[in-house]
Formats: sequence, C-alpha cells, structure tokens
Amino acid sequence: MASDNQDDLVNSSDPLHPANLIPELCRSFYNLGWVTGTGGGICIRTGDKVFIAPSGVQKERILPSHIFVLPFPQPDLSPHTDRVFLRRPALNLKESACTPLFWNSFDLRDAGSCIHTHSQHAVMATLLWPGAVFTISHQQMIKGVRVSGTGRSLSYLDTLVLPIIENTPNEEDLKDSMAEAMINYPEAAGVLVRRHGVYVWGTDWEKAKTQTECLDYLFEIGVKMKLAGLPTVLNEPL
Ligand SMILES: CSCCC(=O)C(=O)COP(=O)(O)O
Ligand SMILES: [Zn+2]
Repeated sequence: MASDNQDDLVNSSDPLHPANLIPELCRSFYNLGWVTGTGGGICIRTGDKVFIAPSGVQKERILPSHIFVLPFPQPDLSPHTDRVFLRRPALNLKESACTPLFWNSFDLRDAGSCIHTHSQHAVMATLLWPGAVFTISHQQMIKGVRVSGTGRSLSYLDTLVLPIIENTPNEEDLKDSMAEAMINYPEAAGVLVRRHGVYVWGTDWEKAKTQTECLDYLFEIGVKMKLAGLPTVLNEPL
C-alpha cells in the first residue's frame, strides 16, 4: 500500500538509494579534500526527484534523514519564489546553497548528478590559468573526460578546454554565469569557479564522480607542470 510519509523518500535499505549514496560519497569526497569545512557536495536526480544535502553542515557527517527531496522540474526557481519540496528534514536545516547551480546541470545538460568540490587542485588551476579557460593536452587521463551532450569521450589528441567563471560572494549568484559558460562551451564536462572550486555533472552519479576524478587529476598535474615551468598544451603531436 502506498504511504504518504515523506520519510519514505529517504528511508531505504538499498545502499544505492540516493539518500544512502549522498552521505557515503560525501565521506569519500571529504577524505579527498573536496568538501572540507562544509563547502561543496553532490546532488542526485532520479527522474522526477532530486536529492540534495543540507547547507553549511559537515558534509562527511550527513545522514539519510538530513536529505532534502525536491520535484524536478520545479514550478519556478526564481529567487523570489519559494522552492517546492517533496521532503524536508525534521531538523532545522536549509538545502544546499548549490541548488540553483545543480539545477543548471539538470536544465542545460539533462544531468542525473552534479558534484561541487572545493579541491585545492581546482582552485590552483583557476589561479595559474588567469583567463577564461583551463587547457591541457597530451595527458592519458584526457581520454576519461566525456564530451558533454554526446556519448563519446575526448581522444588523447584532443585538448581539454574547461571554462572558468569569476566567483561571487554568494554561491547562488553564480547561477547565471555558470549557465552562460555552459551555453558557450557546450562540450565542456564542468565549469571552474575562480578562487572557489568546480562544478562537474554526469548522466548519473557514477559518471559525475568519475568525471570529477579525471578532471581533478588533470587540474593537479596541470598545476604541477605549470609550476615546474613545463608547457601544458603541446601544439605538435608527440
Ligand atoms: C565554506 S563553504 C562556503 C559556501 C560554499 O562555497 C558552498 O559550496 C556551500 O555549500 P553548501 O552545500 O554548504 O550550501
Ligand atoms: Zn562552493
């Protein structure tokens, strides 16, 4: 028999249920230095439901009962209207400030999951690439990066190009510039935010996670190469 208990949306013995996955993934992201000090996180969309963590909490200590569930699509996500929720935690919590940014990935890329990290590799990349894009070529891990909106990945011979947007004092205010970067760089697998971190999406949580791993690797090695005085983009094939 169907239940109208909102908590049924987050109570499951299935370890792959989004309400169980988000806490588990946040713990591993914390250990990678991606979501320390409460910032960053992950959301998961399963069809018409979006599972989102609370804002400003230790992300490595989230419980399934802390998860918000929102309907997708939302009737209206403008700053002047209240969001619609299918389920709110009993505790006095607010949904992640990343919610409008996560929504960009659903609206513009039909994503099933989006990850936001404050990885120092991402932040350093935005400092050492002062322009509008991060670029790197001739790295094996480039082959792991998907061409957004297609079923294919980049080739070893492709140059990875990722847009960088400027940070704003409030996370929510990044929504429009992130959307603009996604429109201008339709094949990009993510968007870097200067002095802040990165947003990366995927058709499901596994792809969002592995894309973030590939990109973080490339930010790290790119930063190390730049600091060692090595070129990060080669014009001639090796
Ligand atoms: C020290 S975190 C500052 C706010 C931020 O950058 C962020 O990603 C906030 O995420 P939350 O999910 O905690 O609202
Ligand atoms: Zn952030």
